[in-house]
Amino acid sequence: MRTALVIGTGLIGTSIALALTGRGVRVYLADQDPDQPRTAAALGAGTDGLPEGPVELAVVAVPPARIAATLAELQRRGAARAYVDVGSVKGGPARELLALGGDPRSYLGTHPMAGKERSGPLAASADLFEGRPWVLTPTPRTETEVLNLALELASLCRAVPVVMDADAHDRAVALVSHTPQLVSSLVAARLESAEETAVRLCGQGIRDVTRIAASEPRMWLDILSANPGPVADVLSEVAADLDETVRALRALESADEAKRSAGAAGVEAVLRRGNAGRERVPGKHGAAPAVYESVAVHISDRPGELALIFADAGRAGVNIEDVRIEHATGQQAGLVELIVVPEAAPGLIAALRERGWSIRG
Ligand SMILES: NC(=O)c1ccc[n+]([C@@H]2O[C@H](COP(=O)([O-])OP(=O)(O)OC[C@H]3O[C@@H](n4cnc5c(N)ncnc54)[C@H](O)[C@@H]3O)[C@@H](O)[C@H]2O)c1
Ligand SMILES: O=C(O)C(=O)C[C@]1(C(=O)O)C=C[C@@H](O)C=C1
Repeated sequence: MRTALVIGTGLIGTSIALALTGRGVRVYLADQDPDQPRTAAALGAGTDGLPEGPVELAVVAVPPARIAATLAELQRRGAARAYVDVGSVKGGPARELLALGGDPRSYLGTHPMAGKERSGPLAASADLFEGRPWVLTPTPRTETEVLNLALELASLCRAVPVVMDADAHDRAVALVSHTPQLVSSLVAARLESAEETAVRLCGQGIRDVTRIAASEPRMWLDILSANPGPVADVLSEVAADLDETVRALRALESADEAKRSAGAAGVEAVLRRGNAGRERVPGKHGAAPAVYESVAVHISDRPGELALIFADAGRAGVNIEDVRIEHATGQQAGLVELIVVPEAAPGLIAALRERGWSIRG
């Protein structure tokens, strides 16, 4: 990739621009607030202002409610060969873009799973995405070149591409990002009118749990407004657990020995379930499992070919951890290596063969 345009030069846009500029890409910076790209340019993220002609990749890093309109406008102007956004919610903005008459072939919805509780270009860093998952949500209409540019973007930012269906992504982030944000805010909100004598005692535990409660409310209202159903589903499960935990604690106050021991069992159960859940949180992506398997599929150089493979892998219920693409120069064919956990490989091979793909080896 030689040229890129970043629209929305806040925390995420500027971090992407810094990474791309650092790897030799010529990056142009734009934002509705002229101070932001000026600051980003001063940090070394690229050139403040629009390019004269189309760039290879336009990266839209504006709040979720503004994504579809910004993309549609860029596409209408022919600003780039390919367009991606990096918003925290994927299903709604993609549907909105279609409703606005946008072109689904040159667009790919993406989401880097890294961020901070701070906003704006001054919080940005070039290494923000290193080793972190970067979700790509291609559809059968996504052109191969567009997908390749998005893969190159993730790779230039040293992130690990993960291919998912947009709505499945939204359900997943409701669990691992959006509900945790609300729970952190709810815990921190208890401190708002707490006695100073209590607040003075804050230790590392509450600091860990409430770091993200410092996040920008307008941005999060935007994110939650774009994914309310899945977040409400997870939060109502948390609410049921909370009710049960309150009951267990009340039982612990009882004079009755049997009730106290039932209460202790209830409290212990929730703490143990917490241990089990916490154990499943990976370190930086790629730390576990240590070994992956590669499934190599022959592809022809037709538009949408890669997206079709990803869709077929998705239908087989297989999570693609990484992708490598080899294109033989001058040939109309190539090889795509899908990197998956070892248990998933046999099922993936069978499902792809059934759908007519040719597998190497
Ligand atoms: N903050 C995170 O942790 C995080 C992580 C991954 C993805 N995201 C997503 O990245 C996107 C940007 O988030 P951020 O944290 O960088 O926010 P930010 O507030 O730091 O930056 C957003 C920028 O977009 C600009 N903007 C708003 N509307 C615009 C428009 N219509 N046209 C041009 N510029 C516009 C704002 O002026 C601001 O500079 C959001 O979609 C968010 O969901 C955020
Ligand atoms: O680390 C943080 O501060 C974040 O909140 C980052 C985080 C997350 O939940 O992990 C927040 C929202 C984004 O869409 C992606 C990443």
